[in-house]
Amino acid sequence: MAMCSTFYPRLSTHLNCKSFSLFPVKHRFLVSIKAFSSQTFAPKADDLPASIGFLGLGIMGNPMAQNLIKAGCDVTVWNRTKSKCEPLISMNAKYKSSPEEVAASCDVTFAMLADPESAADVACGKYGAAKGMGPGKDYVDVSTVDGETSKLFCEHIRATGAHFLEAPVSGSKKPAEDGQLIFLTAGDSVLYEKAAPLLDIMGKSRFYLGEVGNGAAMKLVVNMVMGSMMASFAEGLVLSEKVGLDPSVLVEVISQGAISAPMYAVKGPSMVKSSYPTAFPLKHQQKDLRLALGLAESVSQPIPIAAATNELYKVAKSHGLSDQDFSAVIEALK
Ligand SMILES: NC(=O)C1=CN([C@@H]2O[C@H](COP(=O)(O)OP(=O)(O)OC[C@H]3O[C@@H](n4cnc5c(N)ncnc54)[C@H](OP(=O)(O)O)[C@@H]3O)[C@@H](O)[C@H]2O)C=CC1
Ligand SMILES: O=CCCC(=O)O
Repeated sequence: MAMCSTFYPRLSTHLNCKSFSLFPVKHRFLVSIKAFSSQTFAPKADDLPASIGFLGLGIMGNPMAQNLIKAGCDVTVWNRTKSKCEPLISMNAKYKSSPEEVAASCDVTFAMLADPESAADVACGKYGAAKGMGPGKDYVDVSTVDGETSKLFCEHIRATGAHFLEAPVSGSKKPAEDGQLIFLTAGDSVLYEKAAPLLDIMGKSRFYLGEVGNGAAMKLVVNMVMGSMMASFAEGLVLSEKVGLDPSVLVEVISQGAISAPMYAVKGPSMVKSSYPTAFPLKHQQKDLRLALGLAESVSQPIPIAAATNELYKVAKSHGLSDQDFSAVIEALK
């Protein structure tokens, strides 16, 4: 499909229609791309829900919520560490002191949490969003979790009479800042349509993949591939240097050939300098590999490359690199 680049966020797509199904696959899906959408971007105020909640203001949640505010949305925020709400409050966001209160005061609530455990606590815990949900309300979880966890959220949220959409994102810090994320959604199709104007503020394309669990699975497969690509690239850089080559030249050679990838072009130069400014924390990449291994286990699919890659990220974590960018995995090889 050659369409969505995380690292070249403004790369245009080759698709020329708004919404269609592709080749026959087990699950038919829809894709909608901002650049070709019949709706003009910058949605009209009437298209937007009256009030939007945002839970989890880390590397991703913060710029995503900022983009909603910049687009004129009425946003209410919560984050475990309150200080991360300050930039949003200074942009006129409202603040509530629990996920429950945010959900109770908003039409639609987005959640962008670190992992299945934190996302579960925020959605279904003691002061979790589900406590504030009810008929007419919507919950959109954009965190990267496994499908089973997502199904659990769905049950909890639906039990209150509210609607649930799973919508993890491809794309990192810069695409989040630029409103160029790729949403991998599944769940309530009416909510998908209703949330579309908001997803289009934060992203450049959105896929609707059917039943809850499919968005999570797609996200985990993508990140499994990405984690292995990065580990293999790191091995190449280290080996090239060991045999007396200039790793910067390797980056250039790769950039001109069939295995070129925006990720290598963006991360390579800083990896050569042993610098890993965090866009995607290494601990989250290892979490995604762990969850992808669970997904593969559930269908007895061997994924030996991902299994070995996961071990390497675990070594990197044991060297204290959890909060560095995932490209710091190269340090585990040195
Ligand atoms: N960074 C990236 O490039 C991308 C990340 N993702 C995924 O998005 C999600 C968020 O990533 P990112 O923003 O980078 O991560 P961060 O680590 O920057 O942010 C994590 C967020 O989760 C909150 N959190 C963590 N533990 C708890 C807890 N026990 N209870 C309540 N809140 C908690 C943090 O709160 P606090 O501030 O208090 O720590 C913070 O708001 C992850 O699932 C990640 O895999 C998806 C695409 C790209
Ligand atoms: O989950 C993180 C993905 C990062 C990216 O797509 O660049």
